[in-house]
Amino acid sequence: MDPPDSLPSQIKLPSSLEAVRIASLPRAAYYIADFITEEEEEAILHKTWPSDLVKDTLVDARPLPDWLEKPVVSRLLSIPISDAADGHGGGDGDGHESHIFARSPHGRPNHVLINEYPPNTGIMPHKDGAAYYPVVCTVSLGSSLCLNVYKSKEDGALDPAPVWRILQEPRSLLITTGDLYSEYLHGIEPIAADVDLSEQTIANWGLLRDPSSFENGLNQRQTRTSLTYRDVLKVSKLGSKLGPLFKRV
Ligand SMILES: O=C(O)CCC(=O)C(=O)O
Ligand SMILES: [Fe+2]
Repeated sequence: MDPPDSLPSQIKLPSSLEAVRIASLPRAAYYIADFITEEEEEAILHKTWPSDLVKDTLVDARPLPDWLEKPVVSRLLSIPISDAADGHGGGDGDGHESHIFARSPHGRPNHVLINEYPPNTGIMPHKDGAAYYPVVCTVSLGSSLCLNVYKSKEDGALDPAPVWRILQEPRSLLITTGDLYSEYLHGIEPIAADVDLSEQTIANWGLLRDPSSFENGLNQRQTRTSLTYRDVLKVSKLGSKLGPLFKRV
């Protein structure tokens, strides 16, 4: 883990994840608007741009390459779940673990999925499935867009109207866990602009870096790249299973 003094001065991490919990969502989801700096964003995008090889790609090298490990993983693991964390290890069932991956099989994310979303590109509503420890950390780069959360109707069919929308700004970190991960589906609409954005319609409105930039309720999309960090038990078998699950729309 990086020493605390390695944090860039522009970055003010919350004292705990509880301080940035999206209160209107089922437990639990967290949103940190300023998780990486513009320089760090540039550096990561620079790594992904020149090579089509790393687009929409699962990176499961262990250890992760430096540009994916730093600063994201060390920064992520430096944030306790709650302010009550006492460092006595292991947790006591009240969420007092030292960090969000403290109980995962490897104690940290061990692979990263890189997805690129030009305007009009999305991902169909889906659940991420049982191959992963149920914590998903998504760093957004380049542009904002909405992640929609859906529920199944009683007959099992998808209710096409999202129950919630989470707006993800560039350089933000979104963490989803628990019921939100296991009971609901998530997806991104293949549209050119997110509309009707407001405090009433966006679950994490109060945690946004700059809600005023969406005050007309509009987010004209540009290309957004996401890095999705997870801990998967059997890394090597996953690649072949991803195809049908991750069809773009
Ligand atoms: O890019 C995103 O924010 C979501 C991607 C996603 O849902 C997934 O890879 O499972
Ligand atoms: Fe997903």
